[in-house]
Amino acid sequence: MTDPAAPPAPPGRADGPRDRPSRAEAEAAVRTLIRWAGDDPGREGLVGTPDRVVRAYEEFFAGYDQDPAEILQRTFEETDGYDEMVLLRDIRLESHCEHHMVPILGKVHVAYLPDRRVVGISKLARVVEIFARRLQIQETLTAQIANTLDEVLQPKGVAVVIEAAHQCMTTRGIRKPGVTMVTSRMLGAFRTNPATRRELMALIHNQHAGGLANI
Ligand SMILES: Nc1nc2c(ncn2[C@@H]2O[C@H](COP(=O)(O)OP(=O)(O)OP(=O)(O)O)[C@@H](O)[C@H]2O)c(=O)[nH]1
Ligand SMILES: [Zn+2]
Repeated sequence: MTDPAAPPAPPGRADGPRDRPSRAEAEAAVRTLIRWAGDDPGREGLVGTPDRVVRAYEEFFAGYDQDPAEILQRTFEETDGYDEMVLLRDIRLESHCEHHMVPILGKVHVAYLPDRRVVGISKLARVVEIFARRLQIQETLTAQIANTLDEVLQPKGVAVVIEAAHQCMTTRGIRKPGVTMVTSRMLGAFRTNPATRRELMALIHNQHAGGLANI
């Protein structure tokens, strides 16, 4: 039961901000932005736009309503001694920057060193998706994915590497197309063992395996 006197939950929590406006208020805000841009929200081509934008926002920001820790609850015991790195490479990243609310597009690489328990690989991509579907900066996104995997799976190590282009830098402002930002968070053996970290980087950048992408 929610305490009505409690302060609003901080953004980024699974239960999301509690003072969320109504759908009608969100649509009115879009109409205001259309007028701000210099157009008429009443003209035929724009009449349905506030509804479309709000539905698009429901997709872009669906991550506020989802709990990444819950996604990782189902794990499997690996009984034959697999104790090498598991790497999920080239997970498509679609997020939005918290400063300009425009797309951040790129790739996420997630690796962990299992400690007897393994997790379904789709769950790694689901955790990426939940944090990406919130307003983000890349550093926070990288850390949140790594910290969640570390806390819930308690593996011997976790690594998250993100390479992404920020449309706030490519389509506006300084306008530098082609620039990408690279961030990483290394925990456990990935942080303490340089050989493990080198192996990860070699696997991420192994071009031969990249040819499998269309299988
Ligand atoms: N560190 C970091 N910076 C980001 C990220 N996404 C966007 N930014 C930057 O956030 C900064 C916001 O700077 P401000 O000066 O407040 O905003 P602005 O006036 O629109 O700045 P310009 O983008 O330089 O035009 C910009 O430098 C962006 O490039 C991110 O994921 N991480
Ligand atoms: Zn931005």
